[in-house]
Order: sequence, then C-alpha cells, then structure tokens
Amino acid sequence: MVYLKAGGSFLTIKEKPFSLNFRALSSLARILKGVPAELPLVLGNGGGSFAHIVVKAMRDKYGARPLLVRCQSATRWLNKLVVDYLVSEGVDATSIQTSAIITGGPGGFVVNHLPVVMSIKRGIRPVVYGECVFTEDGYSVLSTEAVFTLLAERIRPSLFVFLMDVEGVYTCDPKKCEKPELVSRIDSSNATRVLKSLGDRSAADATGGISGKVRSAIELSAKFRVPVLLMSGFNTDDAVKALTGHLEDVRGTVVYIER
Ligand SMILES: Nc1ncnc2c1ncn2[C@@H]1O[C@H](COP(=O)(O)OP(=O)(O)OP(=O)(O)O)[C@@H](O)[C@H]1O
Ligand SMILES: C=C(C)CCOP(=O)(O)O
Repeated sequence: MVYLKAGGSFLTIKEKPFSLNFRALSSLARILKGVPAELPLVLGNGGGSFAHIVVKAMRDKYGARPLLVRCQSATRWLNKLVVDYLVSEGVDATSIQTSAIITGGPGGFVVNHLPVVMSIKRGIRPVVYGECVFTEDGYSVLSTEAVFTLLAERIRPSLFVFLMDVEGVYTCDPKKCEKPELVSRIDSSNATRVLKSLGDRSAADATGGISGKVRSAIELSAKFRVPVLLMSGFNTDDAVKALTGHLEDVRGTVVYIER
C-alpha cells in the first residue's frame, strides 16, 4: 500500500487563514490521474491554514468540547473541498472521517481500518486527514503522519510520499535563509544531525511543522523498513514516477532507515 500525504503547506496558504491553493488541487488531481487505477493508495490531507490555525489558537485556552467541535469543523471543511474537487476532476475518491475510525482508548488507539480496505477493494481512493480525535478523557491532535502510522500497522505500507510546497528537506528554511541546500537522503548516518538542525518542533504549527514531519518520516521508515519521500506536490511528473516505485532521479528527500 502506498500512503500519500497532500500536506497543508501544499494545499493551502498556511499563513492565510482558511485559504486554498487551487493550483495545488489541480496538481494533486493530475498526480492521481497519472498513476494506475489499480495501484493501492491511501491519500491523506494535512490541516494547513484550516486546522492548524484553529488548534493553535484554542489549545491552551479552551477545553476539549469547543476544541473538538471547531477543530473537526475545520478539518472536515478542508477534506470536503479536496475530495469534492478530486471527484469533479474524475478521480474516484471518498472521504473517510478520521475521528470516526480512530479513537483513543485506555490501551492506546483503537482503529477501524475496514472502511479504508473496502474503499480500496472497490477501486475508490480513500482520503483520511490529520484530525482532533476523541480520547477517553478529552482529545488528541493526530497529524496525517500519525494517522498513517496507525493505519500502516494494519495495512502494510510499501512507500510513504509527503507532498509539500517545497522540494524536500533543506539545510535551513528555504523561504527564509539565503543558501538552502536540499538534503537528498536521510539515513542512519545523518538522521540525528538533520533533526537537530531543524530545531524545536513546538513552534511551527500544531503538529510540529517540518521538524515533526522529518521525525515522523524517520520513525515510519525505521518501523516499516520502507522509504519515505518528501517532495514538492507541484512536481507532478516526479510524483507519478515516485508513486509507481521509481524513486531514482526524483527531486526530493528520501528518508530510508535500514536497521
Ligand atoms: N529546513 C527546512 N526544509 C524544508 N522546509 C522547511 C524547513 N524549515 C522550514 N520549512 C517549512 O516547512 C514547510 C513544510 O512543513 P509543514 O509542516 O508546513 O508541511 P505540511 O505537511 O505540508 O503541512 P501540514 O502539517 O499543514 O499538513 C515548508 O513550507 C517550509 O517553508
Ligand atoms: C491540526 C490538526 C488537526 C492535524 C493536522 O494534521 P497535519 O497537517 O498532517 O499535521
């Protein structure tokens, strides 16, 4: 199973509340139409300028009830925009409500992955998303990467691809620093160093920004022994190549921890 994340930095304009990037939606549809229909693929969309802004503003000020209501309203909204756009472009996709298939229980998360499996069996692309899910005593904010981890424990992954608005992981923020260099590979020889260079994960957004994403990519690769590719969603040709298993020569960052 291929797990594809359309990140919020790609789908939305992250610093502008509730703003969608239509060029990204169009790229995403082209990517999905470019891969064989029979390729088993789970799509997930990030929170971008919808959920992250809500969660960051409410997290330390409000209780679980208002936060769950507002967060789920924001995530549902973006997910609906994405799925409805894909359907209008001829992609057979459907929304799978993350908070209905994942809940936090006393012994860890309880996951009903069957809607994802059944959707794939029928040739429909299931679309999950980063979400505020119910737990026994409140809520938990799960990134799309965390949702993928829980699903991948039940549906074996072959590859993870994270689409962003930048071409991969750089030596410094490519939007802010002068000479960013693309890190083409992260493996056990440089993982710790790269993570350190990305700094504090708490500042960027509600799930840790690029630092949280690279940490998740390292954990996913180590746990499932598969590559994780971080790349630009605007590079549609390379994304199609990568999704069909051809990672060589794709511009991006490949995380591969082969322990
Ligand atoms: N060293 C870096 N390398 C790459 N991107 C970086 C770096 N430092 C900061 N960034 C920023 O991180 C962003 C990508 O991370 P972000 O967590 O926003 O991605 P996303 O998964 O697309 O978003 P979301 O969590 O909303 O789904 C880029 O837009 C980039 O500007
Ligand atoms: C902020 C929420 C609800 C999760 C967003 O998921 P992510 O954008 O994949 O990190």
